[in-house]
Amino acid sequence: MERLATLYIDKESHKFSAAHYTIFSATERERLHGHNYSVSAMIAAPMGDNGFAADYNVYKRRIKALCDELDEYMVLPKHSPHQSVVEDGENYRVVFNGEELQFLRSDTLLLPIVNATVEEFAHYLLGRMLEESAGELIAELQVCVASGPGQKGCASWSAMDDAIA
Ligand SMILES: Nc1nc2c(c(=O)[nH]1)N=C([C@H](O)[C@H](O)COP(=O)(O)OP(=O)(O)OP(=O)(O)O)CN2
Repeated sequence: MERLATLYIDKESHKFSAAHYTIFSATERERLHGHNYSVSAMIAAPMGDNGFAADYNVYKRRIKALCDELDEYMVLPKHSPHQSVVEDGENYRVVFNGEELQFLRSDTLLLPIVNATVEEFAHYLLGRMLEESAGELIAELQVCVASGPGQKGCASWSAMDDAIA
């Protein structure tokens, strides 16, 4: 029976600072603010006959690179059902509940997410990690994003998901 091992990566350096606001409904959102987000991951992989599951340095590098991509931006969701985002010269023009907000495009990341929440960030980063891990022997992958101590959202994938899909 193949032995599985679970690797946990939760490094102090796996963090990004971002501005955002969470949209709660078509008419309610919080004010613009920021967080120092931290990213952690769990990788379950078969150990093989060498007692070695996967080189966690590979995953450390991937997580750090993704954190660097997101660091020091205003993050806007591209797919929110409650707000529009259009390019307007050097700005993004955002309309939410009849009010207009403008953000410099060079300061802003427009991510393929529905809301700027920890759970949406976790799913986005999980998708990116799965893309980068394509073809590797992984049984499960989980990515968690914390917006501060004691509050995080996680997204998970299992090879079983694909097998039974
Ligand atoms: N399911 C979710 N709920 C909420 C999210 C989220 O991402 N997913 N995010 C927010 C707010 O953006 C965020 O929580 C506001 O900041 P706050 O909680 O006040 O952050 P702090 O680090 O200051 O936490 P304290 O408890 O105040 O120390 C709301 N809901």
